[in-house]
Amino acid sequence: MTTETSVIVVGAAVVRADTVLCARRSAPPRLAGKWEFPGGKVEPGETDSEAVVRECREELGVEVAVGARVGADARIDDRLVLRVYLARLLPDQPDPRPLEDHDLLSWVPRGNLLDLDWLTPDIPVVEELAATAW
Ligand SMILES: Nc1nc2c([nH]c(=O)n2[C@H]2C[C@H](O)[C@@H](COP(=O)(O)OP(=O)(O)OP(=O)(O)O)O2)c(=O)[nH]1
Repeated sequence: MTTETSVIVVGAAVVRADTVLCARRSAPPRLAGKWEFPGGKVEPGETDSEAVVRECREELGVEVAVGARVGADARIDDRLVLRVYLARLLPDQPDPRPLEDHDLLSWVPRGNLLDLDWLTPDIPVVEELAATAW
């Protein structure tokens, strides 16, 4: 459940053809090695979409267009809530690069999404994503 004091963490499910760009975390140690959606906390005064665009720029070095939400909000901890959006690369973008927080990026086919070792809050969202038309 989202409360007024919750901070939203946006995740970008960047889709291309039948694949999704998945990112493996490199830090902090308790999260390293787990897979997630590129993203981060929405800053004060920022919309969710603006945060998705900013995080994709900072973490991947690409510009995206933000689409529909995927799945329901997922509680991360007492303070944080995960909210995932579809996104697509704008035309003529470079390949995404792991510029911050990640040591590996992978375009994963829909049918293999659930094979990755995801952060726990992401799992219901990934299940929903795997069943979503995009
Ligand atoms: N980016 C992202 N974070 C996720 C996902 N799933 C999940 O539980 N998290 C958690 C991990 C972190 O505890 C938190 C996001 O923190 P972050 O470090 O990525 O946020 P940020 O970029 O705004 O970082 P900072 O400015 O606070 O350092 O949300 C996900 O799919 N993507």
